Formats: sequence, C-alpha cells, structure tokens
Amino acid sequence: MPGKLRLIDRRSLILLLGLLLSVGFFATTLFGYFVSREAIRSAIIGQDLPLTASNIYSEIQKDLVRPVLISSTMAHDTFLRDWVLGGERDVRAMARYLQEVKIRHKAFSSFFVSEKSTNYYTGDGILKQVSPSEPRDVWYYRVRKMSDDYEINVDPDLANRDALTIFINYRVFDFDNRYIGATGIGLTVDSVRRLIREYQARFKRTIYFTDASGRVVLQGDQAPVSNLRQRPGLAVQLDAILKQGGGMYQFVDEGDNHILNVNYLPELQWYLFVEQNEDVALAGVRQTLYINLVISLLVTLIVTWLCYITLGHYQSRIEKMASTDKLTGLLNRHAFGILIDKLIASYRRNPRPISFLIADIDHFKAVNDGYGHRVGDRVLVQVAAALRAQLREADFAVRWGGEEFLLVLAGCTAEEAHSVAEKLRQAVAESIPCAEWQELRVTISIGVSEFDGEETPDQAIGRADNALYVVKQGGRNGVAMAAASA
Ligand SMILES: Nc1nc2c(ncn2[C@@H]2O[C@H](COP(=O)(O)OP(=O)(O)OP(=O)(O)O)[C@@H](O)[C@H]2O)c(=O)[nH]1
Repeated sequence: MPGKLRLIDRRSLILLLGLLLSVGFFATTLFGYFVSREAIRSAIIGQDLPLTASNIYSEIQKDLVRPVLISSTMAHDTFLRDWVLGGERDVRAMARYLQEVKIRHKAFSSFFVSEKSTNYYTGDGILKQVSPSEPRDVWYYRVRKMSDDYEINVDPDLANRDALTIFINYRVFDFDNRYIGATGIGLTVDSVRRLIREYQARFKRTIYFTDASGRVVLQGDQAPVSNLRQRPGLAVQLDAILKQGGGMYQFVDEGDNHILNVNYLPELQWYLFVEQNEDVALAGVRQTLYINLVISLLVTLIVTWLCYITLGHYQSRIEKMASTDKLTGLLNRHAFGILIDKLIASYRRNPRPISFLIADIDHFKAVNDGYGHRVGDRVLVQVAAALRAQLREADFAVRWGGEEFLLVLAGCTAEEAHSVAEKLRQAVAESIPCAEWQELRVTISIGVSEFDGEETPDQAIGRADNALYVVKQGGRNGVAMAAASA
C-alpha cells in the first residue's frame, strides 16, 4: 500500500509539473503574441501606411503634377492663343509646337482641340475633327463645359500596351477670357503603377486612387472593386472619409479587419487609399504563435517525461535501499512485511501452499571469534548467495536476524520445502565460504513449516523456528519439519 501511495504521489507531482510548465509556456507565448500583435498594429498605423502613402504621393506628384504644369503652360502660351486667334492658318507651325512639347517632356502625346474648327491637332498635324456624336470625343465636350481649369482623364481605351495612359485636358481661353479649345499632354504612369505593384507584393498592401465619388481611377494590378461603394464595410463611412479628406480608418470586409490610410491629393482631386488587411499582416506572428505553442508542448512533454523517468529511477533506488540488507543483498524485514501481506492476500483468493524455511548458521560466534568479523561477514554473504541460488521467481529470501535467514517458498508444500532445505544444507556444508581460509567450513540448521491458512504468517514462522531449535538441540547441521499448529 505505501508503494501504491508513492506511485500516486509521483503521478500527481508529474501532473502538477506538467500543468505548471504548460501554464507558464502558454502564458508567456500568448503574452509575446499579444505584444507583437500590438507592436505590428501600431507600426502599421503609425509608420507603415503613412510612409507608403507619402512615397506613393511623391511619386504621383512627380508623374502627374509636372504634366499638369506643362499643360497649364501650354494653355497660357501666347503662341498657341495667337495662332488660334489668327485663324489656325499654319498647321505645320502648330504641329511643330506640339511635337516639341511632346519630345521635350517625354510625353506619350500632346494635343490641341480647337473650339472653332473642331480640329484635333497633334505633333503630326490634324488627326481628326471632334464630334459630339463620337463616343471617343465625349471627353472634349465634358471639358468644354466643366468649371475647373483642367481634368485628369485616365483613358483605358487608349492604353498603350500595358501602360495606363492619362490625359491632362486643360481649358484654353483667349486674351478676353473666351473659351477657344483644350490642350494638354498624354502620359503613362508606369512608375506609379510599378511602385504600387511593388508595395502590394512586398507588404501585401492594397493601394489605389479614387475620385471624389469613390470611383477607383488608378490602381496596381487590381483594386478590390471598381467603386468603393461596392464594399459594404467601407461604403458606410466613405462619405465621411471623402469629406474629411484623409486620415486613418478601419473597416471589416469579409470577416477581416482592414486598416486604411487616406490622403487627399488636391492637385489631382484624387484620394490615395493605402489599405492593409490586418489578418494578413498578422499571419506571420500567428504562425509563430502556433510554432511556439507546439515547441512549448513538446518541451513540456519531454521535461515531464524525463522527470517521470528520473523520479522513478531514484524512487526505485530508494525503495531498494530501504528494502534490502546492505551486507547480503537479501530483503530486510520491512520488505518482508510488504511482500508477505501480498502473498497472503493472493493465498486468500487462490490458496496455493506457502512454506517457510528458517536457516541459522551453526556456531557462527566461533567463526567471528576465530577469524574475525570481516571473515564472518564474508561467510554471511556466501550463505546468502547459496540461499538465493535455491529460489524461484515467486520465492524470496530475507535476512531475518544476525546469522539467521528466512526463505519464503510460494507454491511449495512442506515436503518439497524439506527437500529444498536439505539441498541447501548440503550445499552450504560442502562450500568453501572464504577462499583465504580453505579449511573454514560452516553448516546451517533449518526448520521448515507450511502455512496452514488458519494461522498468521508469524505463527507459521514461529513453528519453523521451533523446528530449528530442535535441530540445534539435536547437534545442528540438519533439517527438521515443524509440528502442526495447535
Ligand atoms: N560478522 C558478523 N557477525 C554477526 C553479524 N550479525 C550477528 N553476528 C554475530 O553472530 C553471532 C551469533 O551468535 P550466537 O547467537 O551465539 O549463535 P551461534 O554462535 O551461531 O551459535 P548457534 O546459533 O547456537 O549455533 C554473534 O556473535 C553476533 O555478534 C554480522 O552482520 N556480521
């Protein structure tokens, strides 16, 4: 029973250790995760998105603001206005002018459309005449009516292969402020698109430009939608965002939280949207969290397993030390108490004979006195070894007293135990217990009893002891069977 109790103690200890380690690891891993998540979140809000926005902004300024200035210069150019007012006579002069502008500013095209003649002039001369019924000329009739000085028109139809083409359409007035046509240049915004693509690929950010209505006018490869009002999470706050003209926002789209940085570009009357899907940004830390949890679990399992093995090892060593006689290696009386209880319990369930042998070395005092205690000890060890040699698996031998031994033979009747005792007696008598003292011989006397099921084990051993006494009285070196219990 104490052994079982100790086992339960060991299991509880290991469970407690495992629990403590798991809770500790789990708490630190989770704490680390939340700290990293907050750090990433504040970096997205405080640095990443504003920085991306300002980089894109300066790139778009470089790509678009300059062309607006060029178009403005063209619209206010006295040559152009004088040439129109002079009756648009020398087409080649206008073509040269437009060609020059195009080459000097590396534009994709340069143009002037006259209100009076409806001619569409380019660097090559008259391209065509614009007409209100021609869908491709719709832009001109829009520009003609608009109140602003210019518009920026992203024209996908005129895309030059993969390159997106943008036209700056600038209204031209004569010196009396009468509308006389529209001029400007067409250009590609490849560098902006390249930058957008790069940011999107590297940081998994979505970048696009919208006009004041929320329509997407410029994007990398793909904007989430062509109009932001199609995104329910964003649509509800879109008007407020566009009205405020920029800031940091959040919205939920398809279950994911998105952080949004919006900037208004007054030069273009566009809004720059830089958006980060927070769940995508946190995928890395979340993966690290899972890996950490798995590592923590493995470490916990390994540590608890090692502790379980080590504790078991030391426990069995301590148990062995506590239950064994140091000199002979036989069991001591404490161990006997545990084992005999088990044996008797199994006898109660399934009665099988149990025999006891009490063996005592004859005249051992004389050995000690004659050869010294060291030799006496060696004799004890040798006799113990001879006893152990007779044991089967279910049997056990106990150092019962100084030079007295008890053998418990399970499944052995008194008759069988008697013959075992006789063999033992002979073996000891014939052995040389100490190699240094070849002439030294010892004998043993043995009393044998069989447990009758009615008595206690102590009583059966007492009967064997009485039989031993009889052998001693009879001259020693013999075996005697105990009398039946009274
Ligand atoms: N060397 C040694 N001697 C021991 C040990 N334990 C007990 N003894 C001695 O064993 C001797 C036992 O002597 P007695 O009880 O008189 O018995 P005996 O001399 O064997 O005589 P009988 O039993 O009558 O044959 C004592 O002198 C004890 O001191 C031990 O561990 N080592």
